[in-house]
Amino acid sequence: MGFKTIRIGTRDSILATWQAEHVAAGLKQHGFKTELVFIKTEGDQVLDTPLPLLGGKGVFTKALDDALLRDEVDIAVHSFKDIPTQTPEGLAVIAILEREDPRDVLVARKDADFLTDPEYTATIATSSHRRGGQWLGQYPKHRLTDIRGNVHTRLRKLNENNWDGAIFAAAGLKRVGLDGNISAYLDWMIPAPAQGAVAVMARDNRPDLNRAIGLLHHATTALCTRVERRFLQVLEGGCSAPLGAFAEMYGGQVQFKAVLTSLDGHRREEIAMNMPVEHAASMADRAAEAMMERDTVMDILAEIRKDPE
Ligand SMILES: NCc1[nH]cc(CCC(=O)O)c1CC(=O)O
Repeated sequence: MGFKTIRIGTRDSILATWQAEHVAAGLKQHGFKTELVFIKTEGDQVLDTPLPLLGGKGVFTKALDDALLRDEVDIAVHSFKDIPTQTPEGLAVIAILEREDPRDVLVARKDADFLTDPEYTATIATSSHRRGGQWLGQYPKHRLTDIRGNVHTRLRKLNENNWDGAIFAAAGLKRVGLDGNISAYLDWMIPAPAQGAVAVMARDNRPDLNRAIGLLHHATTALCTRVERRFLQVLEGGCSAPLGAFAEMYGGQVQFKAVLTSLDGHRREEIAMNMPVEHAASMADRAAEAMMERDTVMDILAEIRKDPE
């Protein structure tokens, strides 16, 4: 197809590198040559600030967006959940790869008995408002503490500090072979929109690339993550909102569920909706509108906007 080497932009964390190499391996199977170009983002460089305070949107993607726009790379590989719902001018998501396990998991430093002891005040490390809000809803006596950094850094910090556990994405641990650390799968916790999926971005004027990269596209993952991200966008969540959204395909139906909590976990609003796959396009809007009809939802959203900390 007359391609030169496809330059793949990626962050340099072990997880990001795994994801970029995964894309490279897929392209190689179709006869393409690739090279990885490592780029540091604000999210990698500033490690002492909780993510929600780093300006939130795009901290892991902006430097890669700029590299695409300057034509220093042909594509950029991201965890889809790190990509803001508003795509920058001139760029497009051109493929979404098959989703890995979407669940959140607990890595406990000691044995995880404390989960069943209602009197024990555990300290759980997470900087995610979504994880924190849902966790405190389930375990109101626990305390949260901030933790930042890539998967390896966070596991190290958990071991160095006197915390009881930390919450991770199963997908991140599985991809880098660290899933042996998992103490519990949090089936009750609703994941971040697009958690576990990898997305490829490119400039939007590269139809040649669209065809090549499109070979890696996974239609069901794309459909489900579109519903989740649209829901996030309508609720104007941004990546730091205490909002979970998850869709899966089951027997021709899209099964969707979402949750919004207050930061302290005291208030929690859930929605669940099933629709035939033909109607998936309108599903997120309907679910979001139904949520916004509830006073509690509007109260929680107002509180978050006023006080993003
Ligand atoms: N917030 C950073 C981030 N972005 C994507 C993943 C995990 C992989 C994925 O969700 O695809 C992680 C780490 C985590 O949440 O533990």
